[in-house]
Amino acid sequence: MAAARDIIQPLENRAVSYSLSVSPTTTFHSPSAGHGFAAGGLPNRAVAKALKPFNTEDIKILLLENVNQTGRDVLKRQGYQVEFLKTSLSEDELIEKIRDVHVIGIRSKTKLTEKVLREAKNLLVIGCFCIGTNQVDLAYAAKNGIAVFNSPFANSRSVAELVIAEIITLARQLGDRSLEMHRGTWNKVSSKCWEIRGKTLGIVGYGHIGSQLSVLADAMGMSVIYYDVLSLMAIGTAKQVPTLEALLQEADFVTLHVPETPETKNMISAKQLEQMKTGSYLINASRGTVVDIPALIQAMRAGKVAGAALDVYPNEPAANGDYFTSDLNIWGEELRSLSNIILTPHIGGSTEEAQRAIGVEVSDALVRYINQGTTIGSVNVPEVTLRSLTPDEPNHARVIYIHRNVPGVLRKVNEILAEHNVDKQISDSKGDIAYLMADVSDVRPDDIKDIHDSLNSLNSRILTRVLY
Ligand SMILES: NC(=O)C1=CN([C@@H]2O[C@H](COP(=O)(O)OP(=O)(O)OC[C@H]3O[C@@H](n4cnc5c(N)ncnc54)[C@H](O)[C@@H]3O)[C@@H](O)[C@H]2O)C=CC1
Ligand SMILES: O=C(O)CCC(=O)C(=O)O
Repeated sequence: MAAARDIIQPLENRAVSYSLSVSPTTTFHSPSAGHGFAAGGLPNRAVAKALKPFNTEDIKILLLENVNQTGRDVLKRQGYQVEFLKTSLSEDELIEKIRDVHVIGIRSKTKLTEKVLREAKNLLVIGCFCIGTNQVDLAYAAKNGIAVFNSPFANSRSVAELVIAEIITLARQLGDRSLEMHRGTWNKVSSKCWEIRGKTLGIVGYGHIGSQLSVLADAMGMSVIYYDVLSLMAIGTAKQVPTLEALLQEADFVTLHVPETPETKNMISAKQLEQMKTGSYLINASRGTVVDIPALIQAMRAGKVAGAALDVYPNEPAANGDYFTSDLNIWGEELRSLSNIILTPHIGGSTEEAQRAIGVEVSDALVRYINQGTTIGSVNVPEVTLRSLTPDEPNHARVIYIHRNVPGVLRKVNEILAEHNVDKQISDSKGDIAYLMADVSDVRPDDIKDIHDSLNSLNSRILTRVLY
């Protein structure tokens, strides 16, 4: 709790030092259009009042891992201070840098563990410019009032298209033929090269990517079966199978699209590889921990698995360069020596289309959260929004109170707000965390500090923000 208190202090100290008469500065712009809504979820035709008890240039943002220019532009247009790095950072470097910032933007490589987040005394919000959020300790972040946003499906199509390319590439041994030609070797063979038409694709995890892939594979004449822990509607002629084993026994190509969880760790290991058809293929573009790679190497050596495509690895380098060696993953050399294996550097979602869309989507969510307090799309705190205040509502304040989900809090909050006119209020909870927003009218500058300090003194408090 002490950490949460510290997190907001610098921002809020500045907040209460600005007078209500300071109108939004010319540096404020609504988030870039494209989704049809202005900040706070109002249709574009209505003008949302820019809430911000701070100079936008006080907000410090650290963007790692080469976040797309579109995302940087959205944030810079707000006047925020944006520091941009192409790579991820080592844990020590990250701890040093994160102390100072209000917002951090990452992709899949930066690990925001409890150890790192403990140092993030000013951090309000994390943007994952990707789908996966396994690299962030979501529970610790929520407990400390740090909201996390991601982009749930902007790169799904890119991953699905890569997998289609890999299915054909493996079936025709294209990787090997191409390498041979690069070395000057002409090797025209048809043995163990196949059409994919009529073959069975087994999709493990039928979510955004799995189901998109299902449509593409169906259109190419493949039979699609899938296994998922949820009972999900089949698309086209696809069929859900009851167990992973059933899928492995029937599929010619097995492709993995599950998140990284304790349950999916080594989901494909020696036993599962043994259950696969002899001469079948394995594709993993989910997370590196899902496949036991030494077991895969064995299965390929034994001829059980005829080919594999891997886009993700248990250890991935923080930057581009000659780092994919046995120093990084002990089996690196052995893996590289296998035939008919496609190794790609975690590029499933790396297309211009996906990265541009993700940049805008996540940055917009960050701007809405910073400037308006709305949490729609957050993966770790309750999703809450209120209709935006408009410029013809002067002397209004928006109260945001993130608190522990314990009995009696609303009564105490409403006692504090009771002296004012509460125009609208919403509250929701997720596990131990609750998020309350209220728009209060007829607020004088002194009231803002009072409201803030009174809420801050409640035992249940995780983080208080008052925007006006
Ligand atoms: N290689 C790359 O560049 C990319 C990799 N990814 C990875 O792909 C994963 C999947 O992405 P989406 O399809 O968007 O996720 P999603 O959340 O839409 O779908 C995941 C599906 O897996 C199922 N699932 C979860 N645990 C399971 C288990 N133990 N057994 C069977 N099914 C299980 C879920 O019920 C869900 O239907 C992401 O979590 C991410 O790790 C995502 C984007 C790009
Ligand atoms: O593009 C990236 O950096 C990560 C892609 C990915 O794995 C994801 O979106 O979960």
